[in-house]
Amino acid sequence: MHRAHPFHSEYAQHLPNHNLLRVSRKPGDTGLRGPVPARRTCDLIARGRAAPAPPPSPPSGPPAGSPAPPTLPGTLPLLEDLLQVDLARKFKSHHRLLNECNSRVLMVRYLGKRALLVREPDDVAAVLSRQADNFAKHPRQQRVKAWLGAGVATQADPRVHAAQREILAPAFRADYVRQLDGIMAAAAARLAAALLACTHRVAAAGPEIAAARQPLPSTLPPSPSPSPSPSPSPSQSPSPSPSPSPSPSPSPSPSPSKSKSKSPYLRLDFQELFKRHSLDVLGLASLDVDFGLLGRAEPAVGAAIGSIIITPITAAAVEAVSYDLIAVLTEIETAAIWLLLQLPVPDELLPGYDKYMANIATLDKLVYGIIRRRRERGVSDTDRDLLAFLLRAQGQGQGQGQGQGQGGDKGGMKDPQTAAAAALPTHTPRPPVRGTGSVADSSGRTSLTARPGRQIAATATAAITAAGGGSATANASGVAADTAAAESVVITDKQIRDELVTMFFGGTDTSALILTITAHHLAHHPEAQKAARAEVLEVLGDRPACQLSSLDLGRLRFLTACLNETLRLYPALAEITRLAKQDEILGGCRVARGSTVVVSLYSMHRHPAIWPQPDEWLPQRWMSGSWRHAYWPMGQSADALGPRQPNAFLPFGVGPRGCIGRNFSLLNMQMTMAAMLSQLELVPDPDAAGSTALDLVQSVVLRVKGGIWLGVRALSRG
Ligand code: HEM
Repeated sequence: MHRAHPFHSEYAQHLPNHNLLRVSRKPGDTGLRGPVPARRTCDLIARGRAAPAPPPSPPSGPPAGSPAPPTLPGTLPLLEDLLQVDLARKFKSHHRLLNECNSRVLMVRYLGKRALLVREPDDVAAVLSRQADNFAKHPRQQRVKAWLGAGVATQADPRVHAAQREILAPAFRADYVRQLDGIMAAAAARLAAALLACTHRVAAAGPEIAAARQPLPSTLPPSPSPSPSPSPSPSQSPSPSPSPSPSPSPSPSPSPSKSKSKSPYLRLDFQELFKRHSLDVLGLASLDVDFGLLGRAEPAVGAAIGSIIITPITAAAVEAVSYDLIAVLTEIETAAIWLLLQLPVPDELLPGYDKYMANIATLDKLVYGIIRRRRERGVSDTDRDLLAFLLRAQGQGQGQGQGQGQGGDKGGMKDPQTAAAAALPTHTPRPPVRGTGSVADSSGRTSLTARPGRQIAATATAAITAAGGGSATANASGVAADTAAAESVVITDKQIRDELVTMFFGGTDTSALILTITAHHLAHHPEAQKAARAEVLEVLGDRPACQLSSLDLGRLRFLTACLNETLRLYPALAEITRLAKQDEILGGCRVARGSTVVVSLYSMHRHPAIWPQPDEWLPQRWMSGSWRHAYWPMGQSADALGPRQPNAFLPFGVGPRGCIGRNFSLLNMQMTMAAMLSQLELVPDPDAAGSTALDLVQSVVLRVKGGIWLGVRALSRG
């Protein structure tokens, strides 16, 4: 019986592994519309046979006879396949085209650009993992360098990437992340308590609140004091200011009849709520700062209720800022989409570019301020946040930590071996480290003076070798510029900034999307919500949610199944783009060097030949064997609904660039949902017209257009 954790990507391997079902078609029918020239038809696909797995070490060129990938017929001049896709929802169009064409891979062409769509588990594994060295991170990421810099997610040089990853990875290891459970449980309990307090205020205010409903402003006024009273009264709430820009969601019209007939509820855009919560958690657990962003979330129940008031958690509050960090990040991402489109237009002429740069300057100021203050506070060997980790690696935190009995040189300069070893907490085995000298760097973009950084040579990464005489110099990005001679990562303040901003981006919208959509489905499937809650309450016993520990999470099987099912249907990174570094074979077709390859996780997760009822949210498909338990006795189980092929579930990617924050985000999502379910009931938006469809659009990460509005109310016991 399979005992793997249900979140493991490998889990799918252990589910009933029936033979791959293939969509039936007539012999010779490629599924492509219109006549397809024979030379364009993927021969193996046309005959309905699985293509052989690509060889482990591909030849330098495609073997003679490998066909070119199939393309769509009827292409228009210039526009080519452009009219076949919805640009805002490309991931959906690609999935539809792959289904319609019934081919294993498909080449789409827009305005002279070519992209090979890939979704078969074997091809996905080849691109992301098995032959990862032959598929580079797509250079389009360079276009957003001002934002993400040379953080681990955008680093194109595989050797520098490996070194960066090696420095960061221990902070994201499962055993290390598990120790953040107290922080995450406290943050989750804080969220639930804040919502509960709001629902009580709604109940106290009575039905008249319906008349005062207001939309959520896109940019909110600064939150009140960072240390609000634990039991706020309505008079403490700041009066909501009018929205300075159009609301992201339609304003609900008051419906007094509904508010009279139902018990009071709080109506919220959960996407916005969970975005704020996810960034708060990241701040608390990774930076030891409390952004207090929930304090700015405004429930759409009217002036009488005000913003969600939060109680502070024991972490340094960020100094008062006059802007809303979430709005700043959202605006950066919105402008970045234009840059990532790779249009042949100078950056400055793209929409929102000036604002993009101004917002990046604001973000930089905040992040450098956090780094500076953290250094001033000192970093001890036992501090577990990511920032402490990076500062220890830089070799500067130690000097500050003297007062805490950790030793360290007065000037913050250490020999590199000590500096790198110091990055690891004391209980972790210390890897051997080779130093290559120190390089000073200053980003020049902030008033901060960057202190001398350290080059921490990769420790166990064979790819990073001492380049004889190749002296790496730090460029503006803080990473060794000479990639050929790159032998080390320079841990400068700029590099720390880049890694932190990368985490802000990678760790917020992704987790928020999964939490939001899971809440949506639980609200619309009351029986599933009941089952998940019963499980949570049994695991908690008489403990409050803030005492949930990582040890409890293995018992939250149904809740985990719900999150898994959301991760399957809505992988936050719906598509992953790579560039073929050499001629390759994928899906039995030849792929020329320099081709763009788009791995569609979205399409693999909804592959009709792999997943029964592929578009349905059915958490029970994750409950096989011993996982089936009393809370969900009804319906079909994994035996009927599980995947028909192994490795078809990869929401966090796989291989050397797979998600580094997976353990972090899983812990956070489980803690958050458990705390919410233990005290609150989720109900469909009582003001919605009854439609449950989610309009997902492709930002950098998927997002639901207009947000997800749901009702929430205090759980009535008994
Ligand atoms: C539900 C939550 C999440 C999902 C679905 C998700 C998904 C992914 C995927 C698919 C990749 C691979 C991208 C590629 O191959 O190019 C990735 C990479 C990454 N993720 Fe996540 N992620 C999540 C949460 C997080 C969190 C919480 C963090 C940070 C705290 C994070 C940080 C990163 C970073 C830094 C990378 C780049 C890794 C590298 O290139 O080495 N992610 N994520």
